[in-house]
Amino acid sequence: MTTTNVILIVVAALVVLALLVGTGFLLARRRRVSLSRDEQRDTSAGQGGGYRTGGGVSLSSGADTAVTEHPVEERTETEGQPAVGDDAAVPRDSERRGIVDVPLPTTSEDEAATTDRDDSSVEDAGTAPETREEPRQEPAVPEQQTAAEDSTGPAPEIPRESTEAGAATSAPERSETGSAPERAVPEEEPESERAGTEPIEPSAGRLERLRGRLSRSRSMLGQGVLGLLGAGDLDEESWEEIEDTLLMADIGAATSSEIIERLRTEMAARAVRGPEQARALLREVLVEALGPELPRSVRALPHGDPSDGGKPAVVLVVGVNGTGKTTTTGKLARVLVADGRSVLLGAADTFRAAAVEQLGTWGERVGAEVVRGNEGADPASVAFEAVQRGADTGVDAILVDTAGRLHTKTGLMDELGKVKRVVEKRAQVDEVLLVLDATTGQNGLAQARVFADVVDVTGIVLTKLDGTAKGGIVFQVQRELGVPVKLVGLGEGADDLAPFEPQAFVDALLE
Ligand SMILES: Nc1nc2c(ncn2[C@@H]2O[C@H](COP(=O)(O)OP(=O)(O)OP(=O)(O)O)[C@@H](O)[C@H]2O)c(=O)[nH]1
Repeated sequence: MTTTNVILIVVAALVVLALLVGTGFLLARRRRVSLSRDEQRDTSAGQGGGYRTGGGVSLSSGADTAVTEHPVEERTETEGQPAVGDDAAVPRDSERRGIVDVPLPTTSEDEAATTDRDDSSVEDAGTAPETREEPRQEPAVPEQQTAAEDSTGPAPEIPRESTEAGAATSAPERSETGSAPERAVPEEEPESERAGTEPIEPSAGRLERLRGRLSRSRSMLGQGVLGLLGAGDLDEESWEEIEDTLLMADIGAATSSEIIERLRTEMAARAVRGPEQARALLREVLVEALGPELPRSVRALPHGDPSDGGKPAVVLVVGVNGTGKTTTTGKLARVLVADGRSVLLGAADTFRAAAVEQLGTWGERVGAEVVRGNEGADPASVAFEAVQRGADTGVDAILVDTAGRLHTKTGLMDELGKVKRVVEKRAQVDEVLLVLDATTGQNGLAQARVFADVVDVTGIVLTKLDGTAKGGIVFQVQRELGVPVKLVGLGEGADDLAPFEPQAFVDALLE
């Protein structure tokens, strides 16, 4: 072999080697897991109607998002569940704390009003207003107004004077029953200034910031399962223990079995060894069980520009009394106002004077007008009036706090169904948020089923997750109803409402 041939062979070998190294380098770069926060967010954007992990409460317009389908056939545990006519929930009429740990801007007028209301005890409330005993009628006026509107265009604007008079109403029929809604308009300051007086925490990253509030669920669910899983060499008894732990955290039998099956299969297939690998697998399986692809944006944005003929978004907040409906309505109003939106609140929970008063305070705090009914007023009438008023004044969103003080499912059907029906005569209902108290466990789930039968629930707000070790209810409630948990309540503070993010939630459980 000549020297030239040797040189040519060496050069060719070097060229091949250089090509191999170059290709290897490119492949390695492509496969590397990106830890950049922005890139991760981009991946999740586009899923779930614009919902972005860590991106705050995602808001969307009802027009943009398809209505959630409720895969009722996927319900797994239907035996022994409430049916029509059964009790919806144990009435919780006992006295509870209101908003106690939040500094509220009070005026002497407020104090006088509160004292007046406090003076009328629960017993008084039950007997005093005559109108409470009267059978409630479908409000005739809304129907007439709607019919008139259909033929002659928009309804005449409600005179401002009647608003300022407080108790006045444009509906004579309702005046007769004494149950006419009144509107509380914060007049002294412009809205923007009022809203500006109290800073609102950005909703972005709230779940991460409030993750400490999930400590009880973390000890039970996260640490409990991780401790067993990370130990390795799991026998049947260990798997049973894991399943028991999942059940105790209220994950539900069907979801628990599925999670165990996935874990067993994947642990064997991937030859998982050691606590870190076990944690990564558990995270993956739990996140998957939470349906990260479900649409979680709250449909509270208007249809077009309300100041230019667009329509406000209408959100109904439903749930059994005491679950945190009013608080959630107020917290959500803050989220919207922080997003630069104008809000009107409808206090259709007319069964408890304090609830109306409570929503009035939330309204004042964010500079939102509140349409309210006297105690015992027809909730449907108040809700209609709120929607009417919101449309007339061109707000971006109308949030209606409904009544849940109904003891039987039949009553609930009548009352809540009527509220929705009446509202729909005036506007499209974009979002029906069902508020559930996470501490009530299975009872909460039974309530959820009842409500889902009455109205098309489009999202769940799980409150008081800060006070329970049973955070697993999130899994169960989504699975049973086929409706996504959109928001979670993590405390009594005004901004303790966080967007529900499966990844951040599971991370908080496993940290
Ligand atoms: N710890 C905790 N408490 C909450 C949360 N959400 C609401 N609460 C409290 O639960 C109690 C009841 O809340 P409300 O908003 O009055 O409940 P509601 O469903 O409107 O009740 P009614 O007006 O009787 O129908 C209040 O003391 C709230 O401060 C939460 O996420 N965590």
